[in-house]
Amino acid sequence: MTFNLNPLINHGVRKGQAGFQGSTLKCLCPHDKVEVQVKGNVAHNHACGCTKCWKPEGALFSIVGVVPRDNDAVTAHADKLHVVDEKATIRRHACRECGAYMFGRIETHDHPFYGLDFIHVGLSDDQGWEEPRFAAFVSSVIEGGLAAPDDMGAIRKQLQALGLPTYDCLNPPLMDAIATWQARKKGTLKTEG
Ligand SMILES: N[C@@H](CCC(=O)N[C@@H](CSCO)C(=O)NCC(=O)O)C(=O)O
Ligand SMILES: [Zn+2]
Ligand SMILES: [Zn+2]
Repeated sequence: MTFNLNPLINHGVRKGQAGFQGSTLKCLCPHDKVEVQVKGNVAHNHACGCTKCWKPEGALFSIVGVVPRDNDAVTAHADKLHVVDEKATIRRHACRECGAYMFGRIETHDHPFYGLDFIHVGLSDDQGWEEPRFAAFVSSVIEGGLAAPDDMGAIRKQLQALGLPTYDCLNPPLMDAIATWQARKKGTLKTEG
């Protein structure tokens, strides 16, 4: 059985283009689209199975990455945006009409990822974006009611065959960055040697 992971990766992972300068994200409304202009490329792009990230209809995973918060701006129909869950760390701004999540912002200064916005490059027509490089929160597709526990082996295999290592949290570089931030805050950061 082949799973609908996400339309962006179902038929292979397309590599990004070096020097890609960013593009415009557009919501899925047939007209009066919400538009978000993004300067520069996305970073840490990944497939996310978590219950909070936006997934296209029928897909098991979101494709989500980050940009510095000053690099994205709503340029059309901002009035259609609302925050999906005010209590979530990532305040995801979605189009009220079509449901697409246009950007997610961390407003808590005291957070390891403060300063970054979460975006979905699948909402852009352009193809130069950094490719997804890993799959995070894979087990969450069970929590979200999207997959049966018995399907997880096959789902992980399909992701790995695409070259995406699978994790049930973020990938090691991001987990290390979070732990480093925590250690610095607690005063326990150990330096080399
Ligand atoms: N089991 C939970 C975990 C969700 C989770 O922690 N998601 C991460 C990554 S989202 C992008 O990769 C997170 O930082 N969430 C904070 C937030 O969503 O506000 C689940 O699946 O819901
Ligand atoms: Zn819309
Ligand atoms: Zn997520």
